[in-house]
Amino acid sequence: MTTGAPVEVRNLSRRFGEHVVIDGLDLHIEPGEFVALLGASGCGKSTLLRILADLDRDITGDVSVARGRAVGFQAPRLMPWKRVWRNVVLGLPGRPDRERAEAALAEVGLSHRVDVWPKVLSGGEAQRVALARSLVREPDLLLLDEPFSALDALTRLTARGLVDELWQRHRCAVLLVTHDVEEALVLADRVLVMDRGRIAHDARVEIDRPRDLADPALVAMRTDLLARLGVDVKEHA
Ligand SMILES: Nc1ncnc2c1ncn2[C@@H]1O[C@H](COP(=O)(O)OP(=O)(O)OP(=O)(O)O)[C@@H](O)[C@H]1O
Repeated sequence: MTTGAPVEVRNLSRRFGEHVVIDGLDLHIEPGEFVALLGASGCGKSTLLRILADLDRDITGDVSVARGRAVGFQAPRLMPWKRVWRNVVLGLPGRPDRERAEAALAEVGLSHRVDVWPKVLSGGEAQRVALARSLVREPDLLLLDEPFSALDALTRLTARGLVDELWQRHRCAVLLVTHDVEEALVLADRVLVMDRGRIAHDARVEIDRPRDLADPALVAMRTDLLARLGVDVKEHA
């Protein structure tokens, strides 16, 4: 199936034995669109991302994904025996291009970390190196599986701001899996909720950026999304 959209999924199913995790799921993502995916733990978000990343082909249904895609996971997975800049261009065809790595590292604010070993990086820095590694591939689609979840609250806010900034500049399509409703509402054009193996809810966030979480329209969306996720909103007010 070729449609030109970064993601076009129809009637996708994935089961593990008797356990049907994805059950006739449809998903369309436009070029340059930022989509956040929420859902209860174990509902199949990571499974969907792995399928879109072509790491899992044991499926039924139609899946079409942009050829230029990059994947960022919760753990950055840097090679400890390669310096930071070599990690950034690892796997690209041709000779390792230091200049390209330096440019990508500058974009994520890590010009001073070009030559260090991954082990000296903080968690937030490692995550930014992983982001640089994704960007250097100039992807049409960036798949992010809870990239900020292991970071402390402050670093998380900085990383979130950086993703926002990079997305505004590069305008690749993004599918971000997150547990954080506010993160989804600050960053995304559309927020999806996955339930029982499908996209159960698809909400467009028609609010200008940068977004203020105190904006009444965002507060209302937050309340609605939390309710859909089964969270008691009064307890989280
Ligand atoms: N390789 C596997 N073998 C068997 N079951 C699996 C496998 N991978 C995932 N599952 C099951 O599929 C379901 C969905 O898992 P998945 O990791 O996609 O959920 P998730 O929504 O990403 O969860 P979380 O938010 O907790 O990360 C779970 O019940 C999980 O146990």
